[in-house]
Amino acid sequence: MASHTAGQQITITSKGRSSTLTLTDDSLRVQRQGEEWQDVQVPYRNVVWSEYVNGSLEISVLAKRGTRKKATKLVLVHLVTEVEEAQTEAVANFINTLTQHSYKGPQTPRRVKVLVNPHSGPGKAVQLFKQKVEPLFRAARCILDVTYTTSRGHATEIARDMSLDAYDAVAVMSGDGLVHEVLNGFAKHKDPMNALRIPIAQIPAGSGNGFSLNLLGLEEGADVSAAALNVVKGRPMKIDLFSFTQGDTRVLSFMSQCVGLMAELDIWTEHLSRFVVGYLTGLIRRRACPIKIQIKVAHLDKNEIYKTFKEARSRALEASSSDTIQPVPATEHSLIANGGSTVSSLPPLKYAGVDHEEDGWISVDKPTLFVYAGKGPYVSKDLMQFPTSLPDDGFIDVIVQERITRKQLLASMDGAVDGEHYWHPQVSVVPMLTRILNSQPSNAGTLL
Ligand SMILES: Nc1ncnc2c1ncn2[C@@H]1O[C@H](COP(=O)(O)OP(=O)(O)OP(=O)(O)O)[C@@H](O)[C@H]1O
Repeated sequence: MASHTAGQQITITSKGRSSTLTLTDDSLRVQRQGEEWQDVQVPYRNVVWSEYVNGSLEISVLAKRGTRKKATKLVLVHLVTEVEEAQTEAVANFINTLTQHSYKGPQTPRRVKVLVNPHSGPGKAVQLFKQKVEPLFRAARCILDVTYTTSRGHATEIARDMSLDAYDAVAVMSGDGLVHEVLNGFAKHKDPMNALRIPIAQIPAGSGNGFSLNLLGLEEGADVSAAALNVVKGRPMKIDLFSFTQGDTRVLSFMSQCVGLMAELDIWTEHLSRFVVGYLTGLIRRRACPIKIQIKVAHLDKNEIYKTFKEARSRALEASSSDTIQPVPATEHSLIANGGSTVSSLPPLKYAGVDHEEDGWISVDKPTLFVYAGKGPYVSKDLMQFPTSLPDDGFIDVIVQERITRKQLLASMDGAVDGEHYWHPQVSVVPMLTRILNSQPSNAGTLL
């Protein structure tokens, strides 16, 4: 039975129970009688789907239960109610307006290739996928193609052979290792540059999940439901990749590369606090790594770098709230003619194999504890190693850590959890171009 429709509010009564739906400036509120979720209010971004068909109104939202810290995980809630004939038009109009707010345009279900690594991190990926992620994808009417990876390299093969027209996104339910595999699979694709244009989103199931933290922040980046919502509604963004060779093998990397102490730290502390234990052990050993490196610094002034970062961040926030989704522009230089059709190839390594100083390149020949290069602020939740890193400025933020005293080393990482170490006088986390000319055989690189 219709009771009233007042602008952005509608009340529907069905089987003696009423539901009132309200559109506020930035959220949808649903108040219902006799239901478990009696009063739900979510930002429009968290409206997964809304639809009115065959006399039934269906809205799926991601809502938070309670306000206590432990109770703030997002939960998928379905709001379903029958609508009587007399209200048909009012409900259809309401849903139309809601869709405009929540999707900023038509609701278009995405075609998603999903890769789930059953063995990533604590081993809960399959369970979480079935309980939280798949229901959300289904609610958003996504067209799914799910593969549970069976071995190391499986995701690389799938990405290498992927049909590029078949998917709008690849969702990687795993840690950073599987994202790395997908990227390197795309690099081996017969049309690599176009393969690399397919958006990749991580759903955090690994131990570090740095990529997800960098995309969505500390809270949402650790929440599988928020990350799944990003697959459903996120906007594609460009991220720089870097590339190097190991022997004859060319590798793409998307987050961080390290030689020396930090590389060992990752091995030692795989299942502990990734950072603290390993760093302290390395600090006691203070072993210099044999490395020959040349760098070309882009910016040195920390205040300037920070200002550039803040400006880029506010531009990105503004763009993300705008109504249009900008397509990722074609990378023209990578396109080559091939028998009448156009395919792409990876661009050649730009700074490979040069071993002399020229055009601003300088050699670092002091004993070096580690070289740590990265894209994106977080390496893991307890280490914001590159706090002013920008996703697509064409540079890698690099720390070349000389062999200073243990006391200085300890001080230089003070505040690294939230990036405060950036301001320490001993620390220079600066954007630069880097070429590692050689290092120990175990982690030899030719170029970043
Ligand atoms: N079925 C499988 N059995 C064994 N290894 C697998 C399987 N599927 C994928 N892998 C491998 O597991 C590796 C590690 O996985 P992943 O990075 O996802 O988790 P993690 O190491 O726990 O997370 P993080 O990298 O965030 O710390 C991947 O590089 C991949 O090659």
